[in-house]
Amino acid sequence: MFGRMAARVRQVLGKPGSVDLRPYTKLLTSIDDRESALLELSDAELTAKAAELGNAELPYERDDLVELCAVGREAARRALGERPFDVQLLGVMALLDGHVAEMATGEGKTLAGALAAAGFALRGQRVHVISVNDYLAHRDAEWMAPVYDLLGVAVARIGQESGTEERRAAYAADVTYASVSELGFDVLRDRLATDESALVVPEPGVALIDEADSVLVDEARVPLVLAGAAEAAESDAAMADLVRELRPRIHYEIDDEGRNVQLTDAGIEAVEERLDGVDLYSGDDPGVLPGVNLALHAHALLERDVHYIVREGEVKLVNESRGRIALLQRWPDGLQAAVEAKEGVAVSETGEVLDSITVQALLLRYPVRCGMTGTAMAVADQLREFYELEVAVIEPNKPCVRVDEADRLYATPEEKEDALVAEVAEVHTTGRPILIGTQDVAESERLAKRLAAEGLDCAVLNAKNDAEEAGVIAEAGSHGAITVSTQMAGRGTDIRLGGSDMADRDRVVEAGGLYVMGYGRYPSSRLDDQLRGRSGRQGDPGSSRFFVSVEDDLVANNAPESRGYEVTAEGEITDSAWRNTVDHAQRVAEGRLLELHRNTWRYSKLIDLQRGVVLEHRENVLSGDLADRQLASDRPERHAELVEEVGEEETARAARLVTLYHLDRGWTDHLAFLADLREGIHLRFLGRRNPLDEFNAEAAPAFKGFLDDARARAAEAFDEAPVADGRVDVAGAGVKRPSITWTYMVQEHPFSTEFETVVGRVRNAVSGNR
Ligand SMILES: Nc1ncnc2c1ncn2[C@@H]1O[C@H](COP(=O)(O)OP(=O)(O)OP(=O)(O)O)[C@@H](O)[C@H]1O
Repeated sequence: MFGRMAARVRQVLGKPGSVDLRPYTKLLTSIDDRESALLELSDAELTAKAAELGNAELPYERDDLVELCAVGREAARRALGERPFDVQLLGVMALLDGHVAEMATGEGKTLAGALAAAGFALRGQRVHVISVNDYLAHRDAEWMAPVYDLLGVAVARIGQESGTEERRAAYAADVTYASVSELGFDVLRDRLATDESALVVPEPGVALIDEADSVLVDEARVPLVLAGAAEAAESDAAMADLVRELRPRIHYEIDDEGRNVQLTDAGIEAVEERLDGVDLYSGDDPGVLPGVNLALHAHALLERDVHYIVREGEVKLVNESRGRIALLQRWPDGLQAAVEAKEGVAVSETGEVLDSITVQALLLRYPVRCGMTGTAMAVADQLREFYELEVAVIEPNKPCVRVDEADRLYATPEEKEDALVAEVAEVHTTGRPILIGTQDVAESERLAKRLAAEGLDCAVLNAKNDAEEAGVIAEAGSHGAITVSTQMAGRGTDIRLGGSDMADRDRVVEAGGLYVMGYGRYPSSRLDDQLRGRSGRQGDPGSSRFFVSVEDDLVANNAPESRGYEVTAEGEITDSAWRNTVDHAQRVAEGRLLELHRNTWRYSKLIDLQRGVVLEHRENVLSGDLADRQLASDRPERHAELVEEVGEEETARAARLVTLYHLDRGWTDHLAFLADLREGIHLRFLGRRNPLDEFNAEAAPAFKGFLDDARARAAEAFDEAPVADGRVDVAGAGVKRPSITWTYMVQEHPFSTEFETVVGRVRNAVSGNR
């Protein structure tokens, strides 16, 4: 009796630490009551009803919120033939209040997000619906377009291939769908604009983030980088040969997580000897130590076919977690050349970092943020700490009946694999579809080969394109299907039982629904849940089970204390204490990731402040006559001379270009200085003082006088600028903007080795200023 009572209280109040849904639930009846009247309206009348909601400001008052949900529901019913469930409307209301709505897989987040986006847009907000990749942005914008149409809201989308005009037009729509990286790269490219009319991204309004935990937490630290071409890098084949001779643990040490590599004393000695007695740390040959570090990083931390592949004589990066190959991406300069030297392929053009922005900083630009995901509660604290977001847990439309079985635990990876393959073989005979989640691409491929050798054909989601993958995953629920995939975030496609057309549904339901198997636990329970969540959508039957070995990296690195165990003949560990050890290892890994997140954030704070100063100044130069006024005051004679010769307008143009150039040049140099500083601090202070304090102590004074210096250099350039054909020749005054720019994403780790492993993605090289 008491138990049932407690359960009811919990149901009403929702999960502890989550948003109270009662104010929303109360409105559901009123929303239903509006339905019959709205059914009578013509499409045009429905659109007019939506427009009426635009007569007030945010937030929505009770009656307007009821009306918005009712009109939205009717629009979706007409446009898609899908009448939004109550739980979807609860999601809409939570989003409009600026929360992260936790809704399970297959609950229809895309539609809930679209109705919320329309709700914001009707109240005059500019909304960016942010997805994890281009494919989803494209798909969702097209899919939801008829709903937006009926609501009188203009929708557009941006993809990697979009040109400048197309982007500008898409940003002018009420609601714009784009991937987080495209948005970030546009913001970065705008920072190079030399004319106001070249700007593309408008003032940020509302960010509605799909897969919110992936974007806001997993990718938060990832800086999006804009680089520009400088001189071509030199191939350092000799250095690559040198480090090839070094032995792990004797000459260098790799940290537990494979993020850093460092020479040991024996390594330093060996390198110095090979380089004819150079003293690596004396500072006499400043280029040598970074060269060795880069070559060693390329040699010891970056593994061919895991981090990159070599195809057609080129090194191509692989996004580790998602297993995609990127088209035109590269490591930060230096490291790319080092990997190319390691592989003996031609060295490509190098570049310098012009500016960067972390995903977190990008999203914090938006005054209003909200999002949706299947797995938010596990990171509720981080969402609050970093983004001031609360989680609203929305129960599923139909209760989830998936059975999550206890892990099967083995001594060695070989025994784990044997057991998993045996289980696949057995279950496959029943026709039950199987989805296997792996840690990375290499693992997927190895496993697929093994399965094929056993006569078990499977589809592998790897380095193909997102659209193709969506097609494959959509069929993962077919009778007898076996699908192998890396992490599930961003796959974004519903797995329907019996295939995408559900033709075979009954047979698959009979067999037990989708069976999800994990080939090892992920570094966070949230990633495990994302995989499990692929099964059991909308009340479907299904189950999940993870296969774990105590030698898996997760366990070995995070719970290293060894303890005895007993195994069965198949190598299975049945000791329940070991199960706790696996959970413990995962919690330790989660804690480490959080610390890394915090650390990166603290570290980037000062740089962000400095960047803010530069950008504000830049904005004033770009949109006003600040540069002209400054030069008229710093070089009155030269200024008057030029006005006389080429006129006021042309003089002002030249002043602007010269000033912007020196601001940007100064910032690029400052960023390079900060990168060096960070590296230097890592080497000098490792383990002795707090590197963050040390970094801040040196980075702050280095920025002092930044704007004055840029102004002084601009004045000098102004002096020297030649005049030709009635125009000031700014190039003649040394203004040389990068002829080519490109963008990429890096996984950064402050105070580690010079460059971190890149989880880069494809980005287009853009010529000229844009
Ligand atoms: N109210 C509804 N009635 C019927 N079908 C619906 C409704 N809402 C959504 N759907 C369907 O449910 C499926 C899943 O929707 P959607 O892909 O948006 O789910 P999701 O919550 O985003 O899941 P994921 O976690 O996989 O991204 C789609 O095929 C969609 O057409």
